[in-house]
Amino acid sequence: MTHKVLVLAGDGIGPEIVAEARKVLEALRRGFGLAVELEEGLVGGAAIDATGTPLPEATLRLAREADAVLLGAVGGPKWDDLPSERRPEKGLLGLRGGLGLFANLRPAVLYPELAAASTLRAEVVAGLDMLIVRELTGGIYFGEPRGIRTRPDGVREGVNTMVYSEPEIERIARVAFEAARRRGRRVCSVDKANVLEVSALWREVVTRVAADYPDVELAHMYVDNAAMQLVRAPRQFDVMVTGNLFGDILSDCAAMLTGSIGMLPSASLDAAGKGMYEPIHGSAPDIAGRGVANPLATILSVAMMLRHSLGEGELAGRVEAAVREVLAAGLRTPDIDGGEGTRRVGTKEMGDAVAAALLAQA
Ligand SMILES: NC(=O)C1=CN([C@@H]2O[C@H](COP(=O)(O)OP(=O)(O)OC[C@H]3O[C@@H](n4cnc5c(N)ncnc54)[C@H](O)[C@@H]3O)[C@@H](O)[C@H]2O)C=CC1
Ligand SMILES: CC(C)CC(=O)C(=O)O
Ligand SMILES: [Mg+2]
Repeated sequence: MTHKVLVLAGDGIGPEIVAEARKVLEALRRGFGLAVELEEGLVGGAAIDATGTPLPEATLRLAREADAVLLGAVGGPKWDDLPSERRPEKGLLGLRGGLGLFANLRPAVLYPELAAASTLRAEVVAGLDMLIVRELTGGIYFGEPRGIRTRPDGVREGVNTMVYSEPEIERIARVAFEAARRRGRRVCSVDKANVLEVSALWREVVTRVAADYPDVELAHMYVDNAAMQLVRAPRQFDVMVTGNLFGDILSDCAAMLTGSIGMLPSASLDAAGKGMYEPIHGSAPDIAGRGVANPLATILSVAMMLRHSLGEGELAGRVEAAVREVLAAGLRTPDIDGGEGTRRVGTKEMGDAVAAALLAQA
């Protein structure tokens, strides 16, 4: 069966890193007979420029028809002054919401070769292997009411609403507990239940769901403490489950434990396992067009796509092994600069090296 993948390169470094991910898919096709058909679509600023909207109907339709979506990143200064409904980021949110991709898996794994690239001491991050399960289609990014309004006294105010229903909390909690069963059997639920009612309900529901998983240990942590604990002693975490906003922030923080935000992939899944795959970082306008962006987060997102949506777990393992191999060989984009024994490469050279390592396995 031929797998249909929709590729949405997006903006900034998006097209650069996605080009390298495509090389990896091509290597899998040539070396291992992966039957994959790629279709291209527009999202974000690129879609605004071409069609006037960040998420054209055609893109959503192609995404629904595909077996999986591979996305680069969206956004950039060119579109920053647009009203929020027409910004590139709305295209991404529209895809996540429109496809029902409520479960965002963000694994933060330290490759031993990158211990020196982390800003934390090697002994603090050595062996780090945690999974952030972020709720992706609810919470404050989607809640109503929202907007900027003018009060009767003429003062303007900005409003967003953090809202979670019991079913929304329950289904993401189940994803976290199921994932924990396949790993270290520990879940830490992160909230702000000491202040927010939405978090009090979150905590209550997660605790109730935990009763169905007696073999998994549950802990709760306030989000401010979680941010601190992530940099103090990150290996205490196995699976962390949290809402949309907290997960967005904490996963950027966790990324840096692994050496660079350019290393963290993600899978965004619906109830049936259909998914969209993207690096956790953004469009990095500060380095776009310079050929220096790290493509590994996107390449590792391809591995997640193979495993979670395409039923190609063995090939996923091969991609991850190829990434480990190029890191062991000392190749480093500037964000993971490793000093002695390493060689600085650009985006293309890194992608070529991973593709070559894959073909060498064939
Ligand atoms: N999923 C998405 O498409 C996301 C889009 N954005 C958008 O991206 C734009 C830039 O946002 P920022 O806050 O600057 O976040 P960002 O993640 O794009 O960049 C933050 C910093 O990390 C660096 N960086 C990111 N990815 C890298 C990579 N692969 N290799 C090397 N360095 C990398 C950047 O150069 C920058 O210094 C904004 O328009 C924002 O809305 C932000 C986050 C996620
Ligand atoms: C740009 C936002 C819509 C998303 C974001 O920062 C993320 O998903 O990590
Ligand atoms: Mg983010």
